[in-house]
Amino acid sequence: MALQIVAMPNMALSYWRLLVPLAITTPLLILILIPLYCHYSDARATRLRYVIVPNYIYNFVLQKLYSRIVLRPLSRILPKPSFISPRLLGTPAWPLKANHETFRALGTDNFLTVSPGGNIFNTADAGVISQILAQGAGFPKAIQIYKSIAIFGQNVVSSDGPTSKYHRRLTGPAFSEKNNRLVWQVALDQTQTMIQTFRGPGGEFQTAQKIVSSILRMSLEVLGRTTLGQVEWTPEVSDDNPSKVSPRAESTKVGFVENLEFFMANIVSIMVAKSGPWWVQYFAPILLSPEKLGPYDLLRQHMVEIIKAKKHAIQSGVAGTSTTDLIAQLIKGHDDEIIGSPQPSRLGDSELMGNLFAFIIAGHETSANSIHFTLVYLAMHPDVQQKAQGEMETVFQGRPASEWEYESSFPKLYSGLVGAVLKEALRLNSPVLTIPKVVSPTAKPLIIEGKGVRLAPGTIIRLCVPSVHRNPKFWPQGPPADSTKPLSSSFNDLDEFKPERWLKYQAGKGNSPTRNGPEFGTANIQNNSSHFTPIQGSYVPFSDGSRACLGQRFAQVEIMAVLARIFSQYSVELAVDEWAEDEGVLGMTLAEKRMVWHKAHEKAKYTLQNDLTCIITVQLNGTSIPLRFVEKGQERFFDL
Ligand code: HEM
Repeated sequence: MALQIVAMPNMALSYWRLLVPLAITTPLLILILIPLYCHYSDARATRLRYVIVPNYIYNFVLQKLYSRIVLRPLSRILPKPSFISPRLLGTPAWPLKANHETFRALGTDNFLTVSPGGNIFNTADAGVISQILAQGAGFPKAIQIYKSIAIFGQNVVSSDGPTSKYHRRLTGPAFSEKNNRLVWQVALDQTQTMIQTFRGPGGEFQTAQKIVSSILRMSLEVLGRTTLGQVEWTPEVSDDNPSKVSPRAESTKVGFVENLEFFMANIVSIMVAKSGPWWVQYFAPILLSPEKLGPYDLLRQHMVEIIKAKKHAIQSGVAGTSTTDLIAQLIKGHDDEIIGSPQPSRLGDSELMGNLFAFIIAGHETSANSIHFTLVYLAMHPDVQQKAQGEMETVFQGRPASEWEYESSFPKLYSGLVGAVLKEALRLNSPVLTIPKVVSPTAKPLIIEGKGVRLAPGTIIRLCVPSVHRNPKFWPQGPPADSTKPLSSSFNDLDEFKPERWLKYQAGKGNSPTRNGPEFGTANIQNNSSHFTPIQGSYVPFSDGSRACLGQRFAQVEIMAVLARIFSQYSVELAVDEWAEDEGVLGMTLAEKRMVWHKAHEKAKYTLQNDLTCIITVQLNGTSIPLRFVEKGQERFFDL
């Protein structure tokens, strides 16, 4: 009896000894090791190279926790990870940090990352990319990754199959040549307005510290006054024309642009809170401050008012339902009363709102960031800037901007050095980091490095844009500017901004032309054949195939107009305020100016290499490269 009394606690103890490890290892096995083993087996079956990484980058919530709890403390104590380390490859933005280096180090342009959450096929191979983009049904858009774009409702960007086809059919006609002409004119005007904001009280130019937010505002105005059908975000100017829609809601007090800025500043929290799993959505309002989530409700309120105002304008006959007016088209797709007959598939309320949001985001951040990087590159390369200015003088012959015709000016600019500048800036800093696709059960095997490879259905594919854009197999290249300090370890100039590479290597020398993206409205614009034509799949800033960017021509026209307006009258320089005062620069010798400019140039180069991030689009990570606009002829650093 006494023995029993002593043995019972011991037995309980040994149960615990068994239970505790079981309780730990069972979920570990079920959630981590078994799926990891299955994914590892799938990866081995492909005979492709693979790297096992600790986490699945497309599990947004776990990814955030992993980067906060594991990566951030680790990166403080461990040395910089190598280009093939699981620590780097477990982060979503690794192609931004590694460019083509990871592929080079692995000795292949195609590899898998294997994790408990799933496998990802990464490619920087033009041949594979073009196979994937050509097989729209076999490799559809990975819409599960776009949940965060659908926080106001399904839309053309976040949907697939018949839904996305319907959304594209409805919204595509808004991107017509008629609209491009308007984009050209509006962008010329808005650029001039933006430039004036960089002047000080005495009219002299000051350093543009927050240039990105000025460009974002300008780009939003261009989008609002063109494709969105005369939405003017700045309300004062719209009173003269009642057909214009100005979203200054009495109820919201904050202007649309300011609200969109708050929204974008808190976008990560908003997206986690609105598109995360149910338990995250449940706890988010408790854990996150109202300042973080408030902009979501305000933006919704604004969009409701924009739609209401447009409906009112249409019903009262002040505005038409022109095919070039995207909001009118969305309303038409939603509302029987306006079109008169029921549509076979109508947009729901949330889809109307979802599309408006998607177009606002897709249509201004991308262009604005491209304009910003293009200006930075031109400021860093005054020689290219001067040549581009010379070309503009030839095109415009001293005529005022009001006489620059879209039909004649745009093709000339786009086919010359100015077009090459944009193409090169998009090659280096494409706003879209990777294009995600998914393997469908009907996908045909891919021919990879000469062999047929069948990827497991459900595998996510990442077309790594910065990597293929720098893949030496597909691009004409020269030696790096400074072979002792090349930007990458590959000893070529593909990390450098050299627009002349588009002009030097003529089309047709062993290169097949790329297919063109948009389905609508680009027929009468000639793609100039004097530019180098990259082989299919090697240059994809706008993607390609059935899900290519709808706003490709819109963006090209807008950016050409912005560059033309700026550089026909002004120059852009790297600001040197950190090292010298304006008065000081005036009294400097050539050698002193060279020294100070070199410092600004080195800092800008460092920032472009190290301080980029991707939050929806590629942008600077909480830092800036200060620029200074100057009247043409007043440049301070062009004679170095
Ligand atoms: C330089 C500027 C731009 C770049 C580099 C760019 C790039 C891209 C890329 C790569 C995609 C495909 C994304 C994916 O499949 O994951 C895309 C899609 C899209 N873009 Fe753009 N874009 C730009 C400007 C614009 C503009 C100005 C608009 C509209 C005004 C626009 C509207 C769209 C839409 C609606 C889609 C979704 C198409 C679909 O899924 O069927 N984009 N863009």
